[in-house]
Amino acid sequence: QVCTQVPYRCYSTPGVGQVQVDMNSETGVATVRLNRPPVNSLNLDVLTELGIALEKLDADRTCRAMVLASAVPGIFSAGLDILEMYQSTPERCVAFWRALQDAWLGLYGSRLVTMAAIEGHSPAGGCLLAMSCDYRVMADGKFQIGLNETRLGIVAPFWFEDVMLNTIGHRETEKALQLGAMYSAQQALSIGLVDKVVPLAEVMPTVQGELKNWLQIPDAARVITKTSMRKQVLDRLRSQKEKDAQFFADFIGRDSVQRSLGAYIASLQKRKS
Ligand SMILES: CCCC/C=C/CC(=O)SCCNC(=O)CCNC(=O)[C@H](O)C(C)(C)COP(=O)(O)OP(=O)(O)OC[C@H]1O[C@@H](n2cnc3c(N)ncnc32)[C@H](O)[C@@H]1OP(=O)(O)O
Repeated sequence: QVCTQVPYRCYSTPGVGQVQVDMNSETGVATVRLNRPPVNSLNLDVLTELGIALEKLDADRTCRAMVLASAVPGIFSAGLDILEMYQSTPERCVAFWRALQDAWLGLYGSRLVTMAAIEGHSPAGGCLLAMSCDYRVMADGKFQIGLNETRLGIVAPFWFEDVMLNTIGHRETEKALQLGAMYSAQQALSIGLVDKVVPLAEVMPTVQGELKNWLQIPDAARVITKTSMRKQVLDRLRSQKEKDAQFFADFIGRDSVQRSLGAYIASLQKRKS
């Protein structure tokens, strides 16, 4: 049972929040679990909750590390909620995009050691969240990870691209983004998209073991290094947040993009029948 006794502290009501945060004040490690069945798609509410959770953890001086995981078996996150982008209003699109920008700035710019425990599928926005952590452990088997935007007839924003470039380099990013490639865990490991692949049951223990290494490093030196490595990419979005949000709303509102999204939603539903 999570969050019922000392040393755990919760920032959300267990089993209720769509973003559950368990803070272990003895180890200084927080576990943040996405909890929006069936697939943890990221809508305005979840992104807002995630942004707030990250902000609180960053401000908590007892917290040194954060594990990003899922409370939904078989899924890390299905990425952005497509229904936020399909037949929405420009105002809602802008609000949705701002929530995504803020959650991402909080995660990529976090002073904490951040690790993704990828225990399920992780397409698109799910892949972005995982890539934005300092370290990724993925479950071996049938799960896939990647930025598949082009397959939906949409384009990964420049900051998704920047994060991928920083993770796997130019050539692999160029192929991955144009093809909207989805990788198995082993393929992801071979291009450096994840750092370790282990059986599903070993994902969390492996993350905990790796954290021990990272937490041996003095925080101040590690944070200065992380900030220096990520500043350029963070500043690029910070300097054009409103322009980026407006671009998203305009792009998503195009008839051709709406038609592609409609067809993609239909294909997801057809897969089941
Ligand atoms: C400038 C524009 C830039 C915009 C950037 C966008 C980035 C993004 O994140 S776009 C989102 C891309 N995501 C995907 O393509 C994922 C699509 N989903 C899947 O491939 C599969 O659902 C899965 C592999 C993640 C899981 O498969 P599983 O068999 O377990 O579940 P399903 O039966 O397919 O799905 C259950 C249910 O959930 C709906 N759904 C799935 N993904 C999404 C989503 N991203 N948003 C909203 N809804 C989603 C799916 O349609 C099913 O709904 P119904 O039960 O009502 O049929």
